Amino acid sequence: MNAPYDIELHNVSFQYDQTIVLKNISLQVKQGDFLAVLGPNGSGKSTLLKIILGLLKPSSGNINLFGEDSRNFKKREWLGYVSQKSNAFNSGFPATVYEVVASGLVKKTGLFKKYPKNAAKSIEKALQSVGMVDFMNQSIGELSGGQQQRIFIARALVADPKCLILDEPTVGIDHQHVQSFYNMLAELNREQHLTIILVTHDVDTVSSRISHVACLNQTIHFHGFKNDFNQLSDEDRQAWYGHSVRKIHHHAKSEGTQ
Ligand SMILES: Nc1ncnc2c1ncn2[C@@H]1O[C@H](COP(=O)(O)OP(=O)(O)OP(=O)(O)O)[C@@H](O)[C@H]1O
Repeated sequence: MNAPYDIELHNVSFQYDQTIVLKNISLQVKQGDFLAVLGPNGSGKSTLLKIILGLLKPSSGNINLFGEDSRNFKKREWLGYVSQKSNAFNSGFPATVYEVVASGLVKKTGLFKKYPKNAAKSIEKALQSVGMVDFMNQSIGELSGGQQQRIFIARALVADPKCLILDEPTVGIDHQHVQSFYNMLAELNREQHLTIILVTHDVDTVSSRISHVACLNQTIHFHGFKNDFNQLSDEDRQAWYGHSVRKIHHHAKSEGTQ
């Protein structure tokens, strides 16, 4: 049976000690959605991702993953995660690209188990998906921030996730490579039907690739189709954030493909 949603949150709240970070969050993500989560610094975006991933437990509320209560959900490898600043390896770090991607197989096989027979093929396929197959034997630390970020996506892909969760993946990527990075994500979403949840501040750049927007600032202020987000008044957006949030412009489609 097909699960109706990949991810479903009902009235989820979360607090660190006395500080309320998330309040009554309800959110659904369908298979194949490409959701951008927007919000000012400290609005709870990373916390929300960690709750979906099961890294933090909600103070109240329910989470369903692929139609199952998250407390009973075993297939954690279905959720691929690239955390903030995962691309901060220095040049001396002693691991090759191949080894870093291979480490993603642990999620599927468990620690200290043998890699599956087709491991080399899976690693190559994952590197192909992110356009990095030629870098297989290079040291991870020699790559640029953007290239490292692609390798971390390959590391998530090698476990065959159904949903990829990315926390500000373009931090540390130089401007000219941000476009091609988002093109790669759009291709994964379109061609491999991978659901993508992306926390980002690059509203304009990412606009032509996403299907949905969620605006978060402790609570969800908007969740819906990108086009409906664009219909909202400037005042509405400003009121939620305390500062202006740009509209998503469609001209981003015609920007370079670098
Ligand atoms: N381990 C922690 N202990 C206590 N408070 C925390 C902890 N981690 C985060 N917070 C607080 O929770 C709130 C939400 O943090 P979170 O990192 O989820 O926000 P964010 O929207 O991802 O921010 P940014 O855009 O800066 O990454 C912030 O006020 C932060 O200070």
